[in-house]
Amino acid sequence: MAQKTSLSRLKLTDFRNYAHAALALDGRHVVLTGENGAGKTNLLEAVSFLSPGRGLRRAVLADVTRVGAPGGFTIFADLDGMEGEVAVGTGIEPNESETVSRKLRINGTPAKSTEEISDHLSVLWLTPAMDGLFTGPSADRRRFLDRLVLSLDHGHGRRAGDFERAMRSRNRLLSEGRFDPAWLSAIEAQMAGLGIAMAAARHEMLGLLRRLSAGSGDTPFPTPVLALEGFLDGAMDRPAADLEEEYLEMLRTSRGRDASAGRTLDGPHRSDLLVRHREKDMDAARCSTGEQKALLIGLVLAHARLTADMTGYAPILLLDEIAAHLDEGRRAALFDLVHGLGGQAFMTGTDRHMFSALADRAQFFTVAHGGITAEPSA
Ligand SMILES: Nc1ncnc2c1ncn2[C@@H]1O[C@H](COP(=O)(O)OP(=O)(O)OP(=O)(O)O)[C@@H](O)[C@H]1O
Repeated sequence: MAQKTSLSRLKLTDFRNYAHAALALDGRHVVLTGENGAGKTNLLEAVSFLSPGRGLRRAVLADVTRVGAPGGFTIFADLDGMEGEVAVGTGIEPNESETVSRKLRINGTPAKSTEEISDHLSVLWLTPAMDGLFTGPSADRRRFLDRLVLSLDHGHGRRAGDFERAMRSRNRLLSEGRFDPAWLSAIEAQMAGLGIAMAAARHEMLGLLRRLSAGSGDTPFPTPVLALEGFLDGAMDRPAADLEEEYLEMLRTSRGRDASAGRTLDGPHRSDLLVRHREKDMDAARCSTGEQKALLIGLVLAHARLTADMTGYAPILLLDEIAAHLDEGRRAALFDLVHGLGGQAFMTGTDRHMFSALADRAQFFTVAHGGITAEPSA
């Protein structure tokens, strides 16, 4: 079984609706209950900042600092991670512009980038905002898939950012009518290298998830069948060098078309993640709301299991309002699956009774008006 990574302490200052808050944790799962608007999701968001990127709300930092605070916010966590016990701090200083990226300190030492946290733990989440994943824009599904990839391939985010920047330069040159062949070729060569690396990493992730779900046993959650469409379809098993050549040629021959379109029409930024419900043999987008939620849970749990298998450490799971749409049997099965992963999960809900099947496997807290109170276990 995978080893556990867990938080033992979380301390917030001027974060969202919390002026000061502290949670002392003992390694069990964490259940946060309270009324709407109490600050439950904010706490999950704070934990999601212990991973690279903008957290589970994809927040703009200016929105994160508590309204009325002098400026800046901090999140401190003590955690037992993949390299042992560490103290992690992240946030922005009061005198810093809120357009800067947030800083990360590990054991007091400034990290070069927030990616360094990935050496210590991985954090995965499922929130109600993801409920429309299968019916919403393809950009949401690409972002979802990229987060899955990022948890196992830490360079993926940087490659995606570099690709985006190179593509913007190409779009600008084309829209300004500057068809300088040497300059365009250099940018396109960069895009080809990065773009094929991104597509290959996504393809590999789908392969891993496919193999995992083929071997998964009985669960009340449906099996998602995953495929990618929209860029080099069916070609990803060919050597990377050939694919780079092919993409480079696509870019070179489509300069005129892309100049008229005002954007690059071929590339990994056009891929879509297709999800089907295996048992029903139905596109996820055509499944019922409840079936879509169950598929999403199945997908996130499969990814958590994959992360645990590949790294040897179970990820921290953030499950926002997870119990609300499940009947009692499915809820209990979900808790057993989550517990079986061997990690620490943070779960929220408005009603504590929804979590009673967790019994003493979890610590319970009530959240109200920006304050947190520990409750006796169920
Ligand atoms: N920067 C901020 N400063 C102060 N308050 C904020 C800030 N950002 C968000 N809030 C407030 O935090 C409150 C709690 O939000 P949160 O999403 O955590 O609630 P919740 O307990 O998850 O509620 P629900 O059950 O409705 O999902 C909201 O009332 C929101 O307006």
